[in-house]
Amino acid sequence: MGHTAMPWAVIIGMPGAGKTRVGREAASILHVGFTDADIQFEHDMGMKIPEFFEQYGEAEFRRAESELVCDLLSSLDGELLSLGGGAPMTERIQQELLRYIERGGRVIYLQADPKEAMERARRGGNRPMLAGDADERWKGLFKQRHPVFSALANAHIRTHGSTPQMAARKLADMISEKDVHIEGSGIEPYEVFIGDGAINHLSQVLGEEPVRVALIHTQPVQRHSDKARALLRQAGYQVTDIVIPDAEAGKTIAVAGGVWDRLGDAGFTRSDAIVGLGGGAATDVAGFVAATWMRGIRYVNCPTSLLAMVDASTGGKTGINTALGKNLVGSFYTPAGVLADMRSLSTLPNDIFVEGLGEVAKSGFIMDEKILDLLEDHAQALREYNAESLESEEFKAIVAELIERTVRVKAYHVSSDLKEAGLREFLNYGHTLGHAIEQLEHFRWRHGNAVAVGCVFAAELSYILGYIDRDLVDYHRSLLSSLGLPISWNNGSWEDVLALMHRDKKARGNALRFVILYDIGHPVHLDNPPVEAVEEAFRSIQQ
Ligand SMILES: NC(=O)c1ccc[n+]([C@@H]2O[C@H](COP(=O)([O-])OP(=O)(O)OC[C@H]3O[C@@H](n4cnc5c(N)ncnc54)[C@H](O)[C@@H]3O)[C@@H](O)[C@H]2O)c1
Ligand SMILES: O=C(O)C(=O)C[C@@H](O)[C@H](O)[C@H](O)COP(=O)(O)O
Repeated sequence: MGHTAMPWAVIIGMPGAGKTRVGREAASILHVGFTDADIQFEHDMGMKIPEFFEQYGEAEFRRAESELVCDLLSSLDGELLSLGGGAPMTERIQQELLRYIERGGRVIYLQADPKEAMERARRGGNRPMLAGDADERWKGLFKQRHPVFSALANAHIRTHGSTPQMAARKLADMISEKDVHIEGSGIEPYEVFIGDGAINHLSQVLGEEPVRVALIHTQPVQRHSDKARALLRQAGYQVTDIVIPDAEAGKTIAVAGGVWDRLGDAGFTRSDAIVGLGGGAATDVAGFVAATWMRGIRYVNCPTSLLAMVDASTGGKTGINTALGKNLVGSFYTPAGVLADMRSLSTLPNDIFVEGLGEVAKSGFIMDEKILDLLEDHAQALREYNAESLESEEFKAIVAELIERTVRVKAYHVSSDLKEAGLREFLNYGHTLGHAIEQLEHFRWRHGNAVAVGCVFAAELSYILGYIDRDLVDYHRSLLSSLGLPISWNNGSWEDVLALMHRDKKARGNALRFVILYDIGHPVHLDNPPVEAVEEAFRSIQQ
């Protein structure tokens, strides 16, 4: 299929929002071209817009503007395009913008502080739509246009209190981020935004209905929760800050109960919302509380660890542990959006980054061989990850691609099987033994590390039962260890492991159920295998 030209992003907004100034500056940060539809119009017509209005009237202006905008939408390639303030109110342009979004385009609604925008619009002068009392006209137009712009744009950006340079940086971040769309039966569609500054989508994703927002996070991510709190307050929400115990210590019924009490004290209603920010443990608890408070309120996940970005924050599995096992209580309850702000990875310790690679590799084994190639090609840089690593644009692009691809693997499985009736179980590759290891290690072993050993175990089981050859088992071991992940475990008895595997959520009655491989990208279900084969596979990871 040939390449179809389309602008990289289209900027819409009220008069004075800064579409031209901020848009041009963002284009220069991104090293791409910039076209302002109003300037282009004046150039093509050989006259200023007020003059055109005077000679031909508004209806003719809108008709000619539609022609031009439709033409720009199909001819500009990779550039930024900003539209005149009223252009998105024209039906034909709306249709074209929707088609552009369907083709993967991004329409960004640039929202400035109304006072600042009015002041700029007044200073800019000579705008036919603001003739007379400019401020009153601006307010009137805002009332009509804001709901239309909000619904039409698939990305919103608030520039309140930002300099044009800061606003341009935000805009450039938003334009260059990746976006995975998730939809399916029983799922209210949502987006996973991945990139620097993805957290700036918070108010867009939460929407205008919530009055109160509970920001649930752990202490080690304080710096990132401070940023989120500031954004929430700026957008006008009443914020309740809730710090929960870190990591698995937070995934308990006692902690969930404490959060329910806080929500009750603060008067949280069904239309209020939760933001879960942190590693996978924090987003699991936040989702669980959101699913259960008043039988379900809106929530947005802001994952800050690699593992939470690639896996835990998306797909709607929420849960807590019990004394008997991992994630034994929970629900399937999807978030309203996921904001994977890659800037938050800058504070992530090396061992927690590496742990996340366990889930990335798992996704490669079950579906996307390109993930395995990327891991293989960049194993050393990934294994040696540190705070400075993301300063390299090349390395950052690799991590972003790994996150996007892994989220796409997750999206594929959850979109047609939200409640894990079959297909979704493939995401559990490596988890049957992995969860048992975590439990027997009293959660001193990190989840991704346990999953890495679990993947080797599942590969061994696949080999023992004749599904794959030895080379693929060896490949599991060599790839995972090249990333700094563990490939063996020898700290528990077979009897204890077997008992815990029977409590795995895939088990049915007295029968064990595993996910094994037929080949790379071809996982299969394995029901009730001979227990000797399972034990043999277990023995092989003890060495
Ligand atoms: N719901 C799902 O679909 C799903 C999928 C995979 C994993 N999980 C769950 O996720 C959890 C594992 O997630 P995890 O690996 O993120 O562990 P985690 O949540 O325990 O986080 C690991 C540690 O890193 C810290 N941290 C997180 N982000 C940081 C940052 N940017 N800077 C500094 N410190 C940071 C955390 O506070 C914690 O101390 C497990 O409980 C697992 O069961 C859930
Ligand atoms: O989303 C899923 O489905 C998964 O199985 C993803 C797993 O990587 C994840 O660790 C999940 O939390 C495991 O769920 P569980 O149901 O086995 O507890």
